[in-house]
Amino acid sequence: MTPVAGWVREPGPGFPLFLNPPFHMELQIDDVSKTYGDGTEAVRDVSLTVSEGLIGLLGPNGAGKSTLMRLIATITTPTAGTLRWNGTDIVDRPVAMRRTLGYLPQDFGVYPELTAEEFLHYMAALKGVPGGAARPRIDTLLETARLEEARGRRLGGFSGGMIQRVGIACALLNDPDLLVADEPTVGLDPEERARFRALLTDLAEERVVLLSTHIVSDVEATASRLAIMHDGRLAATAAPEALIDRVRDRVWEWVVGHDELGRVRDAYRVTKATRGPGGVRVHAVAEQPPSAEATPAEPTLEDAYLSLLSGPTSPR
Ligand SMILES: Nc1ncnc2c1ncn2[C@@H]1O[C@H](COP(=O)(O)OP(=O)(O)OP(=O)(O)O)[C@@H](O)[C@H]1O
Repeated sequence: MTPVAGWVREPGPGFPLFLNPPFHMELQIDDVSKTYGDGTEAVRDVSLTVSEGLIGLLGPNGAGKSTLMRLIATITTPTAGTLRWNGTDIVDRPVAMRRTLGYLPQDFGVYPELTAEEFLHYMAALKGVPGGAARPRIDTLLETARLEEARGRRLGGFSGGMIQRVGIACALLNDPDLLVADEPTVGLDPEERARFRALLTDLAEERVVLLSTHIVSDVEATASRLAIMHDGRLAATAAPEALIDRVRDRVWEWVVGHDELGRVRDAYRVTKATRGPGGVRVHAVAEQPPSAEATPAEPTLEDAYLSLLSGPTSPR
């Protein structure tokens, strides 16, 4: 399901032949806001177009990521703005989105008494996947999610990472064009996190994947594009490299005394502090060299992200 822009034109004698219908996958979010009944403005005036690859929705807790994902998944409606899937308004016609959506919610739960295989069959039945098609599909998905060996075990004994992989298999039952995963790496150990990232990267070769997280390392090597959310708004949308370029020449490293670290953290946007025998090596973003000993350092996505969240660069 590689996106193809527009018509494919076959040259030939006589009239040109148009072979393929227009085919694309595009989620278009225009000026969307969501205010909850209690007055909380969770999403404010967000515009974003998502059309290919793995898109990382990065933001701190409470930034509005889950709300935006619930809007996309059509389980809540916006108070303003429009969301369209391939041109169809998904608020007016949610079925168009639901048919082609795979959604792994933050609070994905399973029935602990069922085995992985039984659970997927149960969910396939709920999703209306015909019985004959369900078996081979579930076999493939157990393999995709690397759960073949655990297929006959009860979910109650699964690790957090395995449960999340069951969640992804479940979200893929209808072979979605858009896969939305809301903070799926929360609570996973580093190995499971890396495994999960690799799975999502593979899946993004054939469909659009939208992954929300508050952890920069989840998306720095996997996402082709990042949307940074803060306080309900989109603070930036860009490729990770472009975001890093924004802080180039504003990242410094220098060594401070152990007792100075608190003051330095208050004054500068410190993204890394490594303790050593001679003091603490500080890595920070600042408009000007923070000290005579400071040397320019290679910027990271973490630098760019924290810089975006905390406004103008220091001294603060
Ligand atoms: N149903 C609700 N009613 C009222 N306020 C809500 C509701 N759901 C979320 N909120 C509030 O909306 C804001 C955004 O929450 P949301 O869950 O969308 O953010 P998030 O970026 O996903 O954060 P988290 O990772 O903590 O879930 C927060 O202030 C949250 O408390």
